[in-house]
Amino acid sequence: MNQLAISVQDLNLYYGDKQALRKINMEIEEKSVTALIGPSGCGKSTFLRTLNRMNDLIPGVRIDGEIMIHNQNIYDDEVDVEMLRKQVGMVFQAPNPFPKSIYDNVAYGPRIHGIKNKSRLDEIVEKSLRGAALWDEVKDRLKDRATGLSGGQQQRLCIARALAVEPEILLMDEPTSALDPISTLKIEELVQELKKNYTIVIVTHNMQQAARISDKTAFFLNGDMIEYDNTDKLFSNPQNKQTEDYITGRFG
Ligand SMILES: Nc1ncnc2c1ncn2[C@@H]1O[C@H](COP(=O)(O)OP(=O)(O)OP(=O)(O)O)[C@@H](O)[C@H]1O
Repeated sequence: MNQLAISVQDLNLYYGDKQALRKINMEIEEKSVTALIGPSGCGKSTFLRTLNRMNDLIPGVRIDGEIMIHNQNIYDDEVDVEMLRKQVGMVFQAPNPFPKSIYDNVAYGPRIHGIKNKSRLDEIVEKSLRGAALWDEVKDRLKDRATGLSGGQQQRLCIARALAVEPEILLMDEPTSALDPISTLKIEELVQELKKNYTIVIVTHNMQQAARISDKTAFFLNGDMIEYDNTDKLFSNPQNKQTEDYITGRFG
């Protein structure tokens, strides 16, 4: 078994009075892909956002339990949330490049973290774009506006932007739901490539996608994590009736 990247213990989350996650326990290995599946509103995105404290930004959210990353509970008071988000990067559903050049999108994070040297930034931009399988398509137009790229290219640019600050963990919230099938396939191939170096947690509505790209899958329902297992096993031989009903299309 690989080292653990993330260990979640008895995690509860409330939006005001409403409990959205109930006693979640989950261990995620380094350099693996974990898919979060379940019907709309079951808490997948909420859970994903707990892993880099993105829910902190939402008023009225209350969280208890622990999420350990490198032997540190990320909810401890002394945790530097900016550093946490550098370590645990995020890619969103709709590609959201900044209205800046391709180069400046990727250099944005490193610049914020104090890197000013032009040749160092050039190196990071190239490495990140290569890492996101986009370099060959954009190397001759790095000064062009990012918003001129296709949707699939924009999403790979957002992945490059996340890679540029050298995270260990990448969170992806339905990263292909706004993309056409070919762009989707490229991102799926990219995820397979990225897991050699990163731990990836991905929310997907698409069960075939979860089956294709993940090592482990967690099935959520109404704020509970119903089943969490090797992807092959969860899809071929689910232990829970609700998981079975969901993956066979009986609800959701
Ligand atoms: N900012 C918020 N304030 C209050 N309630 C929220 C907020 N965000 C989500 N919720 C509620 O928490 C529950 C879980 O939502 P969440 O978005 O995590 O589900 P999901 O499984 O990701 O759904 P989807 O697949 O539709 O994105 C839902 O009942 C939702 O209405």
